[in-house]
Amino acid sequence: MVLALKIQENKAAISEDRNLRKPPSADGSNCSRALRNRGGSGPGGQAGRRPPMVDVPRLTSLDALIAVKDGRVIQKAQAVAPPRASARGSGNGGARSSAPWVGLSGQMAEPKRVPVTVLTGFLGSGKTTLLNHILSTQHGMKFAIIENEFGEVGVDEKVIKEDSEEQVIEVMNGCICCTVRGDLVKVLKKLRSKLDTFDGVIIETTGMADPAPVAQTFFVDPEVQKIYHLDGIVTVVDCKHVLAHLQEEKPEGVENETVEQIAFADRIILNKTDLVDDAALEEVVTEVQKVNKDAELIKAQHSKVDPAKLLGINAFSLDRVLEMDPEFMNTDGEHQHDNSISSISWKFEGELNVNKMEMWISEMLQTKAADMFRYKGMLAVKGMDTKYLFQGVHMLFNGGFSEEYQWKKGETRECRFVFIGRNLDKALLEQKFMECKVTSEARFKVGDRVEANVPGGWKKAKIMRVWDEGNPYRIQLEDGTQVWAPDDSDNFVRAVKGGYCLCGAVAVGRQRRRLRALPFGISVVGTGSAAPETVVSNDDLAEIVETSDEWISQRTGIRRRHVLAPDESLASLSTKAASRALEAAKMSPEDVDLVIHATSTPDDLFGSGPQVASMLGADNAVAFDLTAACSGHEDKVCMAFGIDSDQAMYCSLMLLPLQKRASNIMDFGSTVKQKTVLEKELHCIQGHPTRRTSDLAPSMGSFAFEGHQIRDSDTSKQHLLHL
Ligand SMILES: Nc1nc2c(ncn2[C@@H]2O[C@H](COP(=O)(O)OP(=O)(O)OP(=O)(O)O)[C@@H](O)[C@H]2O)c(=O)[nH]1
Repeated sequence: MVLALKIQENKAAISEDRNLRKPPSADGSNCSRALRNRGGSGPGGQAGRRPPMVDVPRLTSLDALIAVKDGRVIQKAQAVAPPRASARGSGNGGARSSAPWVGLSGQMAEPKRVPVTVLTGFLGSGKTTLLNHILSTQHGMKFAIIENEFGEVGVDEKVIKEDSEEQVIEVMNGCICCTVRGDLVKVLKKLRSKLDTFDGVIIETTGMADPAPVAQTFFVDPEVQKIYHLDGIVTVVDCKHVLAHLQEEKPEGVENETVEQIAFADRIILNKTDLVDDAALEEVVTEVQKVNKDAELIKAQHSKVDPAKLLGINAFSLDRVLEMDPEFMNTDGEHQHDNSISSISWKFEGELNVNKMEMWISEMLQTKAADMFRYKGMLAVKGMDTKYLFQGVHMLFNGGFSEEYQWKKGETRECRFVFIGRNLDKALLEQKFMECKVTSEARFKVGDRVEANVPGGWKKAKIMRVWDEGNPYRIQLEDGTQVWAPDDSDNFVRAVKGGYCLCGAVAVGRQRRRLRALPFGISVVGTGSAAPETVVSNDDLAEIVETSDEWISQRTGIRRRHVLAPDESLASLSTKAASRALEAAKMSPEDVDLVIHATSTPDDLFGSGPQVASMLGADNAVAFDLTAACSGHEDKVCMAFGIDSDQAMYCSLMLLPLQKRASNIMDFGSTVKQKTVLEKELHCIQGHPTRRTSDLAPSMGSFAFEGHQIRDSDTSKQHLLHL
């Protein structure tokens, strides 16, 4: 019963205060108490130590609203305003530790409570840049940083200068003004145990945050209020984009964050003045002052502002805020964000190709820049020890490797990325982002001959380095020029259309079927064949020897045979077939890398491969013979692919002249009857102007092959063995 009554009292106090429109001005009494409290560690106070926290209830109009301890109202509403500016500047405490912020502005602030600065401003305006500037400025102070990001994955926490590790950094993901506002109180309380280790707290809000609820936190929670005081709200404005955001029409009941951020500011940094001309800057000043005429405006580039102008200024004025927003203290008040604006973020362990990502972003911005409020990432780029920081605001984006951000030994390389914008297509963005991840080995290795797509068309080149300066390849053109390939794709670098020339043996029936089942990545791109024009039929033979077409064909199936002319050879026939295969593949002989001439009937004992290569004009090719009777064909295919797979990379054309049956001599020489035929045929041949058995005239078949990325040599070989 008693408790209920007390609560009612408290509620009454709240409603009483809600009716307040403008609390009376400060009477100064609090200020003098504040100065007294600092006495022990004022000028001449002990350096390096914070003054002891004196638990003296300090009542403001707001204290009175919530001053309930252990369920007991200890103060009813009193219209006592917080200390005003008049209380400031009454002397420097001397030593840095004598009072928070002293040493920055030279002004005295609240002695026993830790000052808090809320750093706000729309997405991409330059808040983190400012924070880093503050942290890297020599002022001898230490801060607890509360970093708040919209999405689940944060980037800013990674961007805060690494040399500022002595700072206490707390990260809150979610919107600080709504979803994680309760967490802010928890974080602030948690920091209590470390109060001695820092001189102030800086809260960087998300660019979508309304600073009012954040500021409210310092007046509605008694414990927080006892430890901290809100020193000021600093709003960073992006001069390039602020007008568009100020003028944006929002749906009914939805607040315009940019307006809120400017309205509640105690200091407004007009940042990015380098991106606007004088007239535009003038317009920005006019429009900003329409929203907030009280806050001091500071023009800046890259947020370079003297920290003394921003910290320890004791500038937050509850009077002004309540005058502007009588509902400021209404903790039940809901504010509504624009639901069409959302955030999407990812992180993955691994590395990406940053060129690919930049190309994708550039392309996307052609149509979506207006809706892309903010995108940023901290990326592990393949082949780089330095972290890559990527930043974008609408159409403007940049990124680079910074010596400041190194991957430390043992640190997990990961990529994190955030998009904030209107009507985001989350699935598409994620898909595109993930496509930038490097998931496979480079297709080429150092020394491989390739073709590079450079201005002027495809040029012959050689791989000099793999994953060099964040690029898949460094390539040297034939004229000595070196270029980088931004992506490991056929759009930029492809295999030389060179390959193997395989000559000889038989490719009929079963073997042809097997050829269709070539290993992954290899395809026949051209075939060619050739046969001597001179034809000797069985009837022709019958005129020379005692035989007949019926007799021969019944026993051998042969009705006619092609015979080489005196000026022809196996090599010339192979060359003819090979040229036709190249023609079909639209390749030139210089593109051929290797000629394997496989036949059991070479022009001479030592083979004709080099001769074929020479006659073909395959001047870049190595050539040799592979002689294994009629199975030479299979061997040469295996050999070619085997070489290929051993090299782990193959992207070229393979030219494969195949010899049809050289004659039936070898195939049918074992039976008596056939021996008779053989003898007759031999006799016939011997009577023919050509002199050698090889002149029996094979017809030639040629296949041109093109292959890509045969990596797994075992698998390739298995395939090949089945050929
Ligand atoms: N041209 C130019 N670029 C700036 C300036 N200040 C900051 N930037 C760039 O603007 C981008 C955004 O800066 P941040 O400091 O990350 O902005 P932010 O307000 O922290 O962004 P959010 O955390 O997403 O809200 C970065 O690429 C900065 O380098 C400036 O004065 N001029």
